[in-house]
Amino acid sequence: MTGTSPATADTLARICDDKRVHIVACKARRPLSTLESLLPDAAPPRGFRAALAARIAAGQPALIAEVKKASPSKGLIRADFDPAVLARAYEAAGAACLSVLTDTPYFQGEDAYLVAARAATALPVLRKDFMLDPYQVVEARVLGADCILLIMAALDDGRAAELEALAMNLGMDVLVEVHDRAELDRALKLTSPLLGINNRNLKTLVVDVQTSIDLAAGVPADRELVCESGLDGPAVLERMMAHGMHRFLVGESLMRQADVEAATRHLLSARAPAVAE
Ligand SMILES: O=C(O)c1ccccc1NCC(=O)[C@H](O)[C@H](O)COP(=O)(O)O
Repeated sequence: MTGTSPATADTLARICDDKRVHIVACKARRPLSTLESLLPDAAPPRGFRAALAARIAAGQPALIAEVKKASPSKGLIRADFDPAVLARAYEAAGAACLSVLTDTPYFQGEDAYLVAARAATALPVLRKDFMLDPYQVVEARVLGADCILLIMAALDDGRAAELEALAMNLGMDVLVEVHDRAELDRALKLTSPLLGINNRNLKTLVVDVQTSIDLAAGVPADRELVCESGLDGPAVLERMMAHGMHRFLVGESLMRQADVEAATRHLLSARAPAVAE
């Protein structure tokens, strides 16, 4: 176990309740029809899955590097926070993709951080937020997102399929996230191959990297696994690679380093162990 937090309340449920209120306010300020009229001017999608696949084909770990200022479990993570500077450091160090938190109340994120990080690099960008409504999917594309996150613990099957189809129709990739076997079974009914296993329980905020190892064993070979959360150095990446995981989503451990570029290079020095003959 790499982190704990008091399990006094269901954090994910709280975040989603507040997000629903936020979405109503966004729709009142800028109706969906207005948002849709902006789609033709959105930057063309950069291939998120393809960027990950290219790193793996080159024999490297494929890193989704997260631009994360704060979190519900840890509070403020990085005080000198400049999304463009951080994104450039990640790109220079060899990250395949970026993840940018856009939720404000819980992560001190901003939509503008996604726009700034994407403009500063050539990397594809995941909009890291709690996607509950088609409005947010259209908004993600208007902002320039190349991929969205669907958290199975926050969605019923019908809504997950609806949001996935909309995102794909808009040219984005979809990272479907699970934390347990029941969510994995539901996720496998969706079509996106990109499947994240979050080592963080979003209800209790407890992190345990064993979660990925346990769940990965039951994932069909046609899914592209992403190991998420609690990854704090090359040794843990190598442990995950030994279990067939080569895509990684990492935030806090990199955000806490003064030299983000050097820390990212060090993380990416991880290599898959040689397979015994
Ligand atoms: O990070 C949190 O505390 C958190 C709380 C509630 C919902 C989601 C949360 N984080 C999202 C993520 O899972 C991570 O930002 C991402 O996987 C990177 O994790 P880490 O490397 O541990 O920062």
